[in-house]
Amino acid sequence: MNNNVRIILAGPRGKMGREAVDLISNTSHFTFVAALDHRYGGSSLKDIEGMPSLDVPVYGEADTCFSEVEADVLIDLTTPDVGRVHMDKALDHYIRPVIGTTGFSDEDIERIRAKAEEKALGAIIAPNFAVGAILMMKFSQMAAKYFQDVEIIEKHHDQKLDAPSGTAVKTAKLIDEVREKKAQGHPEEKEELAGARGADYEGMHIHSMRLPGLIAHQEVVFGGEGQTLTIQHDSMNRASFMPGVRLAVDAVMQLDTLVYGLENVME
Ligand SMILES: NC(=O)C1=CN([C@@H]2O[C@H](COP(=O)(O)OP(=O)(O)OC[C@H]3O[C@@H](n4cnc5c(N)ncnc54)[C@H](OP(=O)(O)O)[C@@H]3O)[C@@H](O)[C@H]2O)C=CC1
Ligand SMILES: O=C(O)C1=N[C@H](C(=O)O)C[C@H](O)C1
Repeated sequence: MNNNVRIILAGPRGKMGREAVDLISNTSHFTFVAALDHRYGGSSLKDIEGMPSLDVPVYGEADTCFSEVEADVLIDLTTPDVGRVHMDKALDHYIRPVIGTTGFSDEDIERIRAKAEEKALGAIIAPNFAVGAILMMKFSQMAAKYFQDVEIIEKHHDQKLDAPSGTAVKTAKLIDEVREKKAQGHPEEKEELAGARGADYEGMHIHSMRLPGLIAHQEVVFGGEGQTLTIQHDSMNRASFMPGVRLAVDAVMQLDTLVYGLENVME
């Protein structure tokens, strides 16, 4: 493990960003070298309302930040459009991206994989940092060997931009690696209201619920003759993601390619 990891955080005022500010500033081998925030460039973190009293420079523009600040890792907790640009630019400046932001396409992921390999630099895209959520995905992949029929129901707060969630997409991909292909439901089923059967990923259906009061929840429901199996994970707060962020930062320092999914670096 590196004994001093210099970190830039993008999105410090966000719901996840605030937790990450606490994590970085309270982890002895992390040094908080800069924050990236499009609204507060040129200020210091301590001058932003609601932020802790930390004298950390805030940059409004990624290229300036990445070229002026000596950093090992970028943690990005922003939006899909912004995270997509940040992860590319970070690698251009030889800064390892740890991307918690979700909503990327397969093309985005492959582009970052190619760039990380070209630079021989670590990168992590982690759709979910919660250890319990990683286990939910792994258990679902195990169950999919025995059950072909599965539907994913993900439930999130109503401020979420992307649907389905990054976790639901990753779960479907892990299941797809082992599940015998099947188009589920009745072959002649018809949606009387568009979207009634949810999104279709390789014949599996994904349903996205958005409600105030929720944080981050997912059920993976398998069905077989005379039985169902439900694997469920709930994040009750955003602190639940922080041990995974810490693990990802330490892991990315040892990598020379992209890892998509924290399950690939968990012991
Ligand atoms: N991997 C995981 O385990 C988890 C991932 N997530 C993902 O993390 C991301 C953030 O989630 P959450 O914290 O809930 O969202 P929030 O909307 O609370 O936070 C996003 C923050 O990004 C800021 N932002 C927007 N554009 C920029 C920019 N150009 N530079 C810097 N900051 C910018 C926003 O500022 P402003 O509002 O002023 O524009 C806002 O403060 C989402 O993609 C979400 O899906 C969430 C939870 C767990
Ligand atoms: O936006 C969120 O809140 C979350 N996003 C991630 C996702 O899209 O899977 C992780 C977690 O579910 C919370």
